[in-house]
Amino acid sequence: MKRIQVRAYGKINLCLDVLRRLENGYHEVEMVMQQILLHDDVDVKWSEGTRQTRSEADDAFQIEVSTNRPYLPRDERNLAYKAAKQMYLAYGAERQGKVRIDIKKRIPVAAGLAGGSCNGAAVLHALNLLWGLRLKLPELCAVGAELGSDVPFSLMGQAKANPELGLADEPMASHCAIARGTGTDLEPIAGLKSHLLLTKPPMGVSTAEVYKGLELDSITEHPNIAELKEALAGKNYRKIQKNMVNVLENFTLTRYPKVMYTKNKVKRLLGEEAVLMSGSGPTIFALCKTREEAQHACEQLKKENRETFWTRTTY
Ligand SMILES: C[C@](O)(CO)[C@H](O)COP(=O)(O)OP(=O)(O)OC[C@H]1O[C@@H](n2ccc(N)nc2=O)[C@H](O)[C@@H]1O
Ligand SMILES: Nc1ncnc2c1ncn2[C@@H]1O[C@H](COP(=O)(O)OP(=O)(O)OP(=O)(O)O)[C@@H](O)[C@H]1O
Repeated sequence: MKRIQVRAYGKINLCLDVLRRLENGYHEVEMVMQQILLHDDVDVKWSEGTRQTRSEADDAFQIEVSTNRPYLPRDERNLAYKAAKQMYLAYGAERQGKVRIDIKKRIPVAAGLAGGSCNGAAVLHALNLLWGLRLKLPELCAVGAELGSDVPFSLMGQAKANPELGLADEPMASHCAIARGTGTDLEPIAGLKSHLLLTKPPMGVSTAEVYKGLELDSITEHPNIAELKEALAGKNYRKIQKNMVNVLENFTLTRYPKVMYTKNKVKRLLGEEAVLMSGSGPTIFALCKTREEAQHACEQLKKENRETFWTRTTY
């Protein structure tokens, strides 16, 4: 039996713009994704099986998933399961044996923090290593893009932050990226060094519902991605904050008043500028100047939202 543990980090979107609706129902986006230290632990074991007869071949490759969240599916609906299946189909033909995946979750579920995507990405990295495939990031990202729009970014961030994967020096490995297309065309850029407060109101939000419900014509404020990229490289916090715009707020904050309430509450605690919803929500994050500031706000907000965390970006 071979085994590896991958730290599956979450992400925040420092900005998110939707450019247009595509014919397949997806949306062309332009956004900056930043990896955060809050992570799940994904433990992957591979037990090689013995050669079976042709009639037994259907059962010759098995996947088992467990998590510490009893309400999460453990079958093919789990992104970690899907990732193992996808890797088997792409690169595992003829392999016989069992993939056992144990996930210790800390990242809130359906929160806009790529909690599922990063579990899927971790399994792709793990099997790449356990099967000795030696795939580079672009090849892994091609498999990841089939699983979900946030998976390729999770792969590049994990490559940087899990040096034992042996991919940290690849050009695509990065804690931060501009994502274009449907979110899978990635350009590594200089990231943000900041303490963070994260707070998730007690509901899950469906990404599909948010994109579908967004009225593109009524959006008035857009981020300037080029300016944000420059500001990140120059550590110009004023310009970073100015471009912290997420157009998906137009839907989620109106549809879910509790998310609007939470955003306003965080602003009152930590100031107007550096507060934003991540992804399709409902998690609200704020940049904090110090760890103490993030910790203090966390204590206050935990009374209202149980899933409140202080953390920082990875860098
Ligand atoms: C909101 C973000 O998390 C920001 O990083 C991503 O854009 C969404 O990433 P994700 O949850 O991995 O998304 P997927 O699992 O690929 O898609 C979920 C659903 O979101 C919608 N979707 C997603 C990405 C995209 N560019 N346009 C879309 O319209 C589609 O309806 C899709 O069925
Ligand atoms: N391993 C997993 N961890 C968390 N959720 C999972 C997992 N596998 C499947 N899911 C399902 O995926 C759905 C979305 O959860 P997830 O945590 O990925 O959302 P999210 O943080 O909004 O992700 P994103 O930011 O990529 O849109 C949930 O309904 C959950 O049941």
